[in-house]
Amino acid sequence: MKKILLLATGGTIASIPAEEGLIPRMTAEELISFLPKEHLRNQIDSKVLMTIDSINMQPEFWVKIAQAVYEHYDNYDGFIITHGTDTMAYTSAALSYMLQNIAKPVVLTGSQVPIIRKRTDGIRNFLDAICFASEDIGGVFVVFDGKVIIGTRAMKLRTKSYDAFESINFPYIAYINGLDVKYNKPVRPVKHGGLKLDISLCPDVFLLKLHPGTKPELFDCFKHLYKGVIFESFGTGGVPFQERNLLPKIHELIDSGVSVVTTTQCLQEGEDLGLYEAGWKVAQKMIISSRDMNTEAIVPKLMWALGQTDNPKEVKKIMETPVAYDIANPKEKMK
Ligand SMILES: NC(=O)C[C@H](N)C(=O)O
Repeated sequence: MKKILLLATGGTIASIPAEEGLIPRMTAEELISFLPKEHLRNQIDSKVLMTIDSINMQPEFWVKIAQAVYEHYDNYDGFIITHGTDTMAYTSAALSYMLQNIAKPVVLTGSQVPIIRKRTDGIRNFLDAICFASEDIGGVFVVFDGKVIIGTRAMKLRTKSYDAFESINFPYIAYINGLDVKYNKPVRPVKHGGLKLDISLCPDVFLLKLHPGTKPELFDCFKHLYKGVIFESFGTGGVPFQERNLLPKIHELIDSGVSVVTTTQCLQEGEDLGLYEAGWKVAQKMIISSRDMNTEAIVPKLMWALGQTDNPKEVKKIMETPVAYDIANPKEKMK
């Protein structure tokens, strides 16, 4: 029998209807009480960490979750975090950076329909999470709608459907059907040395989505407020350099010591700054390229990198080094 710790944080799975709409209110014990007893072959202990709609998630709460896993690490075989779906992918990526070298499964799950409702997906997702949290595998994962996604590659694509999440630019790790786990992509065993908790996040990070017509003057306010700025551009990357020319402002920002990361609004295949003049121009300064990472991973990774160092060169090195499968390893690509 495996020992699993459920860390509850709220979300739709734990919500009940109220006058103003759904509100998370259920305790961890109440959530467990919805599971059919015959499926409970493992010991499941529980703890409520917070009871929030995940729209209210904050970097400080990610730290609280990581600390709870670390604190109970030696006493359990696996961990389940029930979480709202809206920001689950940010949390799974944040935990992937903060829980370095983890040799046990940390599984995030939730639901699109509250567990108290008849047509809930919460019971299935919860049971699948228990199943995967009992595997002999290390890492942070999202388990949802029968699929297992590595923590740095999850993205919520659908607001209401059961299949809310996709794995972006990376294969699903496994599929779950009842108690059957079918692996699709092997996960490397962790290096020796034990779990390392790395929680010094710097939340001074801003994410900007460009659009045709973005005003260059906007960039002036960033250097006083943020240490890191991510801009989501178009296609393979680069910035508008004619008419409303953003290049001088972005270069100014970099010269002032802000770590600037580029990414693309396209979900698949990542950016490639070497392909067009627009990308080449922006890459003439010390810009950080996120290649095929998804935004949900770039944001916490930049907070994590800035938490370790103020030196933009070092931030760039940390950001461009693959961690927990977040970026395609160019060497692996060439094979
Ligand atoms: N399905 C959900 O869980 C959505 C909810 N608003 C949350 O993220 O907490």
